[in-house]
Amino acid sequence: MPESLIPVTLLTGFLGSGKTTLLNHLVRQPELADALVIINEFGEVGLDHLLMSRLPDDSVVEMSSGCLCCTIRGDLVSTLKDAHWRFSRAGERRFDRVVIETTGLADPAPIVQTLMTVGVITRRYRFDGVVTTIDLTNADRTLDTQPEALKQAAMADCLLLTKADLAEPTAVKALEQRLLAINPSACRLQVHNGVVAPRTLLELGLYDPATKIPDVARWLGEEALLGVSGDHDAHDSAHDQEHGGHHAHAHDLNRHDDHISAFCLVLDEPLDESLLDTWLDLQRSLSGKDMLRIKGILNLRGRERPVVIHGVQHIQHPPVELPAWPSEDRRSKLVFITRDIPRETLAQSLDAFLDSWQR
Ligand SMILES: Nc1nc2c(ncn2[C@@H]2O[C@H](COP(=O)(O)OP(=O)(O)OP(=O)(O)O)[C@@H](O)[C@H]2O)c(=O)[nH]1
Repeated sequence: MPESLIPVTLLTGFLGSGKTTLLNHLVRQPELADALVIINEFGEVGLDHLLMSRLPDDSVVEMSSGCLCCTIRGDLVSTLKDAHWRFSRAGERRFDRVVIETTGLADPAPIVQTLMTVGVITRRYRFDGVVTTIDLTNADRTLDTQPEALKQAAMADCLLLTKADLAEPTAVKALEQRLLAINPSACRLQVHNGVVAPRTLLELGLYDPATKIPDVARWLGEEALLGVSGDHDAHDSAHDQEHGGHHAHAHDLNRHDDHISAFCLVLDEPLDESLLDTWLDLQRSLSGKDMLRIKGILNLRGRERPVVIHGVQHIQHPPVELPAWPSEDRRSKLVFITRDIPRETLAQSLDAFLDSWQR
């Protein structure tokens, strides 16, 4: 069962943004007492005594012969594969979750793709989420000039805003607005010297850790993307009546110049599975590199149960059928985080595609 797989958290954030400081705090917390920590490269701060004392074979692994997102992705696969026997005692695995800290310049996308699609990993692990640290003292400039930093922010499930103690309050406000525009559905909170309750950044995946049942609304970040205003719904319903059915209505919070859009397309009518697959394949092949994340819950024609999809750029995790609909709402919802692809483009393309094939 997916919920019994070992969760893997990806901790990313630009150079010096506070990743190791955060990790030093986290490993002291009971929730991470049995975590396997994989570090791409020791940074400026280095790991403090507590974390170091778990080295070398006690569940902190350093992978420093290259960058995880490019040259040593294969090493990550073998590290996770071997971890089962390497970190076990008397045949019992000794870790219950994994945290991977990337270097500051890493592109999270290929790492997430590896975690979602490589069979030896997906048999035992489940990608839980991307946590990104944002240095409030210089993130504005970093986001302007470093595409990796922008991508780290756009792909995050949770944004941790560090060094607020050193930043101007007005600059903090402005940055929070900017981050809200880049990635409205990620959770966002300020963290002082890495101090954060672990539960806010663990279990960001589909399954609620307490009930073990899927929490689709939280996972999709629906509230942030859909709770805009009643006006949209009125407009969309009228639009639907006029055009008869399945049209993708879209909600968009983004009006900014970061070239990143986050939006949700909602479709009222059950969808033809192969048509939707074809359309998604088409989008991935046309502009996969700019489809930073796709998440969705789908009502597919002929299926009683909802299907959940999750993709990063060109890669899609195999769809998962949920045991039941999470609520009375049976609409399909597709959440996109894109670069230079406005929602209108995808909404119109999907409408046109479905229209032309269903006529
Ligand atoms: N004042 C202040 N300093 C912080 C805070 N968080 C981290 N720092 C400091 O910021 C510096 C960089 O922190 P690191 O944890 O090394 O950042 P990193 O992201 O791991 O850095 P790299 O691995 O080099 O990319 C260190 O000097 C930390 O002590 C904070 O909330 N407030």
